[in-house]
Amino acid sequence: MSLHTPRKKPRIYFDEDGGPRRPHPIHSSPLQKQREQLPIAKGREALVREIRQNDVTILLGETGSGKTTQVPQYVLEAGLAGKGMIAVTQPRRVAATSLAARVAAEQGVKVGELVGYSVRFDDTCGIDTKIKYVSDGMLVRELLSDPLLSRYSVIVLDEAHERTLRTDFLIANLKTIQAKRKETTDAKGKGKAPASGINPLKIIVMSATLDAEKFSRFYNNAKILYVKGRQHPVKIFHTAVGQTDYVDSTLRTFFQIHIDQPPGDVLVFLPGQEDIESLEKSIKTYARRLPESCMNVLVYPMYASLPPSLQARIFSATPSMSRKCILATNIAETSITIPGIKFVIDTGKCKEKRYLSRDTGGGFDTLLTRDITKTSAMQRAGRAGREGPGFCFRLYTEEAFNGLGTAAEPEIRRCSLTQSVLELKCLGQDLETVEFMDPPDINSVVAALKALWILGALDNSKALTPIGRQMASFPVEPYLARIILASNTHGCTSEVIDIVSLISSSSNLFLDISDQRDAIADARSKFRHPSGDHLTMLNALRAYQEMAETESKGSRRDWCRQRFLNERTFTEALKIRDQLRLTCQRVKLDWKASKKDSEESVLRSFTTGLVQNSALLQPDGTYKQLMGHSVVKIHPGSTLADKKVPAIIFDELIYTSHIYARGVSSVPRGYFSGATPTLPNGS
Ligand SMILES: Nc1ncnc2c1ncn2[C@@H]1O[C@H](COP(=O)(O)OP(=O)(O)OP(=O)(O)O)[C@@H](O)[C@H]1O
Repeated sequence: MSLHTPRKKPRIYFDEDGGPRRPHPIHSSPLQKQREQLPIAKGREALVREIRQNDVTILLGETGSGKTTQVPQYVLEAGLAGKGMIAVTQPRRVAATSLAARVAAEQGVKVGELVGYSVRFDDTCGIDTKIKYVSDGMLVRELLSDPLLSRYSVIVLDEAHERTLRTDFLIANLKTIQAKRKETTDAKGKGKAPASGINPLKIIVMSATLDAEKFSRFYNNAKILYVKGRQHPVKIFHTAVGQTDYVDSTLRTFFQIHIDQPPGDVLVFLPGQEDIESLEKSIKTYARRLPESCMNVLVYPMYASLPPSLQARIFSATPSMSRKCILATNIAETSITIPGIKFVIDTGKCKEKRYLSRDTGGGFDTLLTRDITKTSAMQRAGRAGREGPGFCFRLYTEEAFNGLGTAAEPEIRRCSLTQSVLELKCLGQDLETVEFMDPPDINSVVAALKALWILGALDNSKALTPIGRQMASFPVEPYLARIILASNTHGCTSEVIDIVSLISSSSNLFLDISDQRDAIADARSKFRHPSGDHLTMLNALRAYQEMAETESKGSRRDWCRQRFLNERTFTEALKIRDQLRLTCQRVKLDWKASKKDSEESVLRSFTTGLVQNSALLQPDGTYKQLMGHSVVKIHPGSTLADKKVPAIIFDELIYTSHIYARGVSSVPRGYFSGATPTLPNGS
């Protein structure tokens, strides 16, 4: 297909939708004035009064009305938090970090002082912090060491409509924590907060798109409040006819905006990384062909596995005579304000994670592209119109919008529950007995119990073992925590922590470019380990650290580029390693334990954690799961691709054209014996 400018492509026509049209002036006044002009500011007094009077408040308000940034400040400024802290949970780390920056600026402080954030492997909060934006996962972790969350007086569950597994976990636990703290208070002070001890807890649930009645019922008919109005109008357009190729339609719509519309940045919602990368290339190619009189186009990708430092680029100011085009997954759908965004293009698609259980031939997460829900469509449109009037171009018809489902199925109904079961066990609870808003599927609960039992975290009577408790201390997935604990027995914790840190980074260390695989194999031959990817990773890290001791920043980058390695993975992994070493110290594990000839010890440690992620070579040359029914292939990007070895262990299975094992090592079959516990007869 020859390339031609999008101008020559047929235009896409959009129907204008109803919706608020009221023009609103853009204010360039200081932050305080902006605060006062937010729709929520008009209701401030009433809001504070209601929060003061109620244990639980459900707050609904349009996107951009000021809930996330203002409510915590109102609570603080009205003294409702007393001596305690205010936690504001966010389903995504990028939201927690960017909101803390904004609210700190509004308070005139630095992040980490009065206002801070805490996300996995990055905690900025200090002794003065009163407002803490925290990822829902981090608050769950805090629960493990402080089961009454005693340092918080107010917990705000923001974007509760997303119904992530962690948010549902918190929704359920906060209800019991609140009741327990009330009991303590009543007992000590007959209804009044005691001078010392734990204060009562206030819960605020917030969203723009929430089934408020359902939340209210769950929290014993909690009060529902509505914030009226939005700051700036967003004009919504739907395509006149349905689109078959959303990537191509996005390309054309972007250039229609770029050529026809005044300055203003564009935020595009796409389902996943592959589409983002292909569109990034096309937009850059077409942009080069535009006349010089056109503005520059700056394209920024935005997806979960992009390192945080690259994600942060989307918040940078757009230079003059340029237009920022952010290509994002639903990671940018809720909570955040990206300065400069005037136009949103919504493809109407997203990827949904769903766990396919071992019993049905899976044992892995699938990521399938599907239509978004009405809730998502509204959140996406809400990313425009935050600093001035905005526009949202939906690449689907109004009829298609009307046919969308209302809200996505909660994660608790579709994701692996292994980590949650472990966390609940640490709190002395069972998933089967906790009162969730939507109970999990019993098969998923059984699968999680089984996985934990195999890892040795639970005993034959489903009780938490000392190993299980230690596993929960590590801020990594249970199987990785198990590998670290096993390394203690094998005396190679130092090596294992290095590898686990690399696996836990947000991006893959090994860049995989399908048409350059020979060149890649050649470039990596110096540190390639015959046993496979885990020890190759370790060799790569050691080589990198040795080189980095003497080389400049530029040379380090070149060194990584020549070897098709992701330098950011190294830098991130080194930070994660520090955290894991600290955790080891806390649970009295010697992280310095190291072996000169560590191959067998490392692989035995990994086998202990990965026994459920293993496959045996079959006579026909395929690999079949040891625990499960699937036939898997070694991923072409692996150092073991095309190799036939008797048995493999792997970090994950991914499903594309086949079921591929990624992060693979070859191990002797004998390593599996004794790696699993045995059930007593009849269990
Ligand atoms: N980083 C920022 N830069 C510029 N303006 C911002 C920023 N963060 C917030 N704002 C302003 O504050 C307004 C309110 O933001 P806030 O996140 O509190 O709204 P919200 O009601 O929680 O929205 P949502 O439901 O979409 O999360 C935004 O519409 C925008 O005008």
